[in-house]
Amino acid sequence: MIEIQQISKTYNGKNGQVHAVKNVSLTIRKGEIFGMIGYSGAGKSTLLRMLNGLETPTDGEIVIDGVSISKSKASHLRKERQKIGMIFQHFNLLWSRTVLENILFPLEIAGVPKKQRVDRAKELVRLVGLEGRENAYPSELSGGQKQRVGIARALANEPKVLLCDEATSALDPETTDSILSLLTDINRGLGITIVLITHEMHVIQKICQRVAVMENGEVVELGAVLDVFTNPQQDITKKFVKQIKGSEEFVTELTRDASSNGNTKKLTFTQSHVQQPHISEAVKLFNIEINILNGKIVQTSEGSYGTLLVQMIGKTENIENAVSYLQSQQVEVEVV
Ligand SMILES: Nc1ncnc2c1ncn2[C@@H]1O[C@H](COP(=O)(O)OP(=O)(O)OP(=O)(O)O)[C@@H](O)[C@H]1O
Repeated sequence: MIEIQQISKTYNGKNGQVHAVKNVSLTIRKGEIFGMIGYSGAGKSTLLRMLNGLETPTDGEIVIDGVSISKSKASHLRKERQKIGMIFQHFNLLWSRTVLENILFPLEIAGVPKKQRVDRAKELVRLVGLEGRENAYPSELSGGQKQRVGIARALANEPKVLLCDEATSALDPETTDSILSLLTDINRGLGITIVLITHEMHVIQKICQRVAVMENGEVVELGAVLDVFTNPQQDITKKFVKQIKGSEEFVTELTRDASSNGNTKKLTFTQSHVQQPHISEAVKLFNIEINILNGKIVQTSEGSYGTLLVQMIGKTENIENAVSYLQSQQVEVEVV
């Protein structure tokens, strides 16, 4: 669906050249929700802006649905851009226009006849859950409602791709969740491919199927969200995963206390295994006791995974058998 082929972008800044994006190659699949995460300055916005032709790459090519965005002529690009909607952290609404008028705007630009565009705008108001607020001005709306207008406006011309630039970064956690749910509904219901950039791992965790981690203009890690969460490779990825899993220091402290009694183990569960009662089975089968010292189960759009720090008490042989049993059930067991 989206082919990013050896894309680079270099700016001529005041203090010399800035290599904002360096030789990035990625394929984003049709219908997926793809996340790009990185700290400020990693090059996420530049990459996203190249996807809809707002920036031209210094090198490389971007092909969306078989059409080269990076090499299209201006007139052609304008048409292609209608297939790509975009939403922003600060909404970018027209403040002198009402909700309905904001949504009508891209339809006016696309030359859609009046009756048709009003019908379409009303349908979009319903889709994003803003019925009754059609005549409100942006200044009268909450942050979440403003982003709903942004989403409706971005969907007006029935795009195939929706780009989200830190779309929930200005919102509180509850509103963030409701906007992320709306994006998931749109992805599933309308089959729109979503590409989002963020510096918040819970956004990736909540709705993305795959993630690219960016650092210094490069993609340093790429994979299915569940794989990246359970087995992060790069230091930066480990830091992002920690945002979700909580403080390792706390676990370390608990481990130190517990390990004086021996037999402290870290159990890592992935996907469906989390739901199954492996621990109580191990207790029953091998006549041991298991104390849970610490743990966290995380839900992702692809399934759940989690880690439990446990202390196993019982005869050494029984503990060894219980460990083998857990391993045979695809639970990773690490001695700490
Ligand atoms: N128009 C520009 N001119 C010069 N340098 C730029 C320009 N736009 C971005 N940069 C630089 O390119 C690098 C990447 O910026 P970019 O905005 O893409 O990062 P980001 O990961 O999106 O971070 P943020 O979330 O802070 O925007 C930064 O060093 C930035 O200063």
